[in-house]
Amino acid sequence: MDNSTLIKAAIAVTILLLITVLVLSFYTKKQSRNTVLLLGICDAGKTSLYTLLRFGEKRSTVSSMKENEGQLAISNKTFDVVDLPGHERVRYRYVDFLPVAQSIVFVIDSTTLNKQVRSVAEYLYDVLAKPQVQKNRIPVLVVCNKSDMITALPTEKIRLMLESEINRLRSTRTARVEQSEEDETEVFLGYEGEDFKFEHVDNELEFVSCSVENKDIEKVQDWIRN
Ligand SMILES: Nc1nc2c(ncn2[C@@H]2O[C@H](COP(=O)(O)OP(=O)(O)OP(=O)(O)O)[C@@H](O)[C@H]2O)c(=O)[nH]1
Ligand SMILES: [Mg+2]
Repeated sequence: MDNSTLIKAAIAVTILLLITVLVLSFYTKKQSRNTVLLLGICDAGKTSLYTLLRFGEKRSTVSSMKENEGQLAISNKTFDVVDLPGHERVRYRYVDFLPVAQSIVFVIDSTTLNKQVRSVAEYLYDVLAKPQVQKNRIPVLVVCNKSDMITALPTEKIRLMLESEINRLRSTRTARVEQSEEDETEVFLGYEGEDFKFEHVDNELEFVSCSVENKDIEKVQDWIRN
């Protein structure tokens, strides 16, 4: 074989390799970000919402210790959906699913937020400040569930309560981050020197109310679909 044949063969092999890599990366990218994560503390209504989204019906639930996974069809589009348990010992395992997360639906019980604002804010803070959530600009929908109850707080009030709680948490958490800066585990949320506001977060972030009990989840379905 002369030199020019060798060069031609090398070029052909390189081009083939490049095409394979491109096709594979396109395919895996498309495949890998198709999952909607349902997060939130215990009793928020994640499994109830998951069941209603997937099967169009309400079923009685027990507190989850393991995630539920399945497919969801909303007007001709299919999504993978994962309902993660809210128990405090396992709720942070959601990070394992971030590589495949297309969006995050963060569920809150609007009737108990007065008592639980600290744990809800801690969890939401953790999610929003994750470098992977920030880098990939994963959209987050905060769902204020149980709006059928007379004791449910209005969405705007919930937003303000969480803003001020996250603001409080931020000062303590930032101090902790500065101690261990080399392994960046969380990003600073919002603007330095300014009170925290959800609008300071770069991700698409929205609040809606819903009631799984009354099968009133249209806003959630619309958001997931778009
Ligand atoms: N009134 C009312 N109750 C609801 C609603 N959605 C869920 N619930 C009730 O809230 C309780 C908790 O619901 P789950 O779906 O099991 O809560 P979860 O978020 O999956 O809780 P964990 O699995 O412990 O993390 C159940 O008794 C549900 O029937 C709602 O829209 N309105
Ligand atoms: Mg559950």
